[in-house]
Amino acid sequence: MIISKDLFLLGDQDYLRLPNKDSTRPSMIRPKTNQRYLSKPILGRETESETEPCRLQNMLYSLRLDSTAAHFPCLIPESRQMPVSLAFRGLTVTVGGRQILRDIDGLVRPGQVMAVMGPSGCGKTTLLNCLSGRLQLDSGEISLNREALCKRWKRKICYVLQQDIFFPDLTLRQTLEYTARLRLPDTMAHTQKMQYVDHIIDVLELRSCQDTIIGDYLKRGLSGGEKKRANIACELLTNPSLMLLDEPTSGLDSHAAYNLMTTLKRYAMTEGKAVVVTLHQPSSQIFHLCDKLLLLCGGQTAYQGETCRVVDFFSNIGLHIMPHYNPADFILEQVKRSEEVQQKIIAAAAAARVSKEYPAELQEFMYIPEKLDVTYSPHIEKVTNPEDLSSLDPDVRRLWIDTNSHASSSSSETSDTECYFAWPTSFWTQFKVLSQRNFQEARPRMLSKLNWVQTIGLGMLAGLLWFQLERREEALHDIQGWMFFSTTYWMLFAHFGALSSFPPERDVINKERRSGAYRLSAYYLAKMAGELPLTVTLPAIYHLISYPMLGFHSPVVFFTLLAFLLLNTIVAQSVGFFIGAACMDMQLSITISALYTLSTQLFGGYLATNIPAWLTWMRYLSMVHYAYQNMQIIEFSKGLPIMCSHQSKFDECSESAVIPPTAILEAQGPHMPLWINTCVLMAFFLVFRLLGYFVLRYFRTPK
Ligand SMILES: Nc1ncnc2c1ncn2[C@@H]1O[C@H](COP(=O)(O)OP(=O)(O)OP(=O)(O)O)[C@@H](O)[C@H]1O
Repeated sequence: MIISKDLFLLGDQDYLRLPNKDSTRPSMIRPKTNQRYLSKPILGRETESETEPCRLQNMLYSLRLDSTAAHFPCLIPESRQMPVSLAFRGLTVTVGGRQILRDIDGLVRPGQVMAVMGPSGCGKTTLLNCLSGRLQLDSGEISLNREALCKRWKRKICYVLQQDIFFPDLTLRQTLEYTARLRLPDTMAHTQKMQYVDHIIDVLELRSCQDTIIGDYLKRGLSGGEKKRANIACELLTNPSLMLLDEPTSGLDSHAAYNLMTTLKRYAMTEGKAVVVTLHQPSSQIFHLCDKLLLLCGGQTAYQGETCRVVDFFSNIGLHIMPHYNPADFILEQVKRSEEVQQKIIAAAAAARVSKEYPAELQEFMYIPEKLDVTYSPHIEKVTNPEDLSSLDPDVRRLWIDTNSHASSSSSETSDTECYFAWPTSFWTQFKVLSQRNFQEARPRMLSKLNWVQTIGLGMLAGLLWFQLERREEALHDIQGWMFFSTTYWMLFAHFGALSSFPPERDVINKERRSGAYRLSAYYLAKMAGELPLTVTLPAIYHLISYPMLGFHSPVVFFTLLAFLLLNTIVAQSVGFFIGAACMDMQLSITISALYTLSTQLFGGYLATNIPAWLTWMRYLSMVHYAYQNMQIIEFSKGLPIMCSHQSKFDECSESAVIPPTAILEAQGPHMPLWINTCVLMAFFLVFRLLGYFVLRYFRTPK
């Protein structure tokens, strides 16, 4: 019955070509180096006996996949990962005081795809979170090639989340190139990395949209299906050994979903990857692409084993499928039936665990002490000198690098209790790539057309309002007004810009940090460096327009005023970044920012000069206060003097025709010399930047 159903489902002449007579598996147009992934399991025994229907089904699907194998060449050898067997046993997890998973087992070998299915809320995503190491287990064991899941292994796992998290302004190609440069090892040349990007673009059939921006709800970019494939492409770039995908087909039409799953299946087979996907309601074609099935029911196992045997499993407990019915729909309907039926299925699944056919790896769960399967690569221990590597088989060379990178990182502070890992790239590479990416990503946002119009318009307006002010006491308040307005405007602009841009960026950073792509310190420094030219461009343009209109005195005054305007802007950005990083709630961060920036203005020295004595300390918290004071010191001491009026309010005017700069400052209350103000501004910058870093490092660690 299963055979005829499969033939019915396939319905394509290609499938009906007969397989190679003397092969138990079909003859595949597979790269030679990968042949062993399928022909010889790396670890463990093939304990599950293949039934005749399963074997025929596998052959038919393999043939279907082989018809497109020509599009799927071998990966660049230097980046190849070792094949991995994933086994988990007795996983029990409690979240928020509720037991979500109870005693879950599973086994996926290299080249296999496991589907995790079950009704909504049964714990599929929770299971993937456990397998990726993001969720603490109450009990149970997870092993990869019989080693316990540790930080080093987590590096070889990719987890494709349901949400597609990207920088919306980068094109797909830019996104992939940056990912490759960040996550592929420094040992690979740049051209190889780009070759690899091309390869992945072809694998996921994304060439036609490679120059389209990712987009978001405001800007049209990639379609939903393309975004989904882009998400997978980014993860494939790291060439993981194990792929976990949470509902990769949701939101796709049936054709796109099938294409995607075919691609994954082909990838798993040709590259020897283990793939685990959660699926909601797959078509029968997609269902049969999966080698393994884990069916969950209320957090418990309803079936675990080969996909092609699930119908027999249900038949054996008296639940029979109708002819030509989609088995995926059938099994989902069964696990949603009455409590009694559910218990019957769970009991049958529990009974299967003690049967002879149950995989030995799951019956006796033992970790092996070695870090690598040395039988896989017998030459591995013979190599002691990195220069000898060139003479080796690419697979052996990669494994040597792999072993040694683990060994060399053994003194790393990032060590786990049992295993160690090294960053894929050096600090310098991370800094360089992240600075470029930050610049490219932030440029459309920070230097948008609207921001240019706003800056030029405001510069002109301020220039016209305070046009060619006379250097007389009557115009003193206006000159100060221009300075105060300029410092506060750019403070608000930079502060709220940083505040609003960080939360969406945080999602991308968290995703990348979770996968161990780079050091937080490299990201943090790169963010400062990459955004610096963008942060200072608009205030500089504003100053260039408005200050000469006000009255240009000397280049020294012009550039010194600009320097303090920019310093104040960068400080404000640091404060905005710190608040954005510290507050998860946008409303809260806006409220705190509004309170801080408005009080900064009130105590800046222009709006209120007679501050009550018990509140005077507040002015020392105002960054504007220091920048505004410095601008006055420069403008009034280095620029043309300010002439006294006939009825001057300054006592000094009884003896002099010009107002001394110190008298102007003293009229506004206590003041400090230029160098102290500058040091305080620098201290503001450093303190808030460091605080931002510590918040991200210790309080906003991605789970
Ligand atoms: N942090 C949490 N606190 C409390 N309950 C949680 C938490 N996370 C998940 N759950 C609960 O755990 C159960 C399983 O959630 P999970 O997201 O794993 O289900 P799922 O099978 O992936 O669902 P869907 O198919 O709808 O995505 C749900 O009932 C959910 O409400």
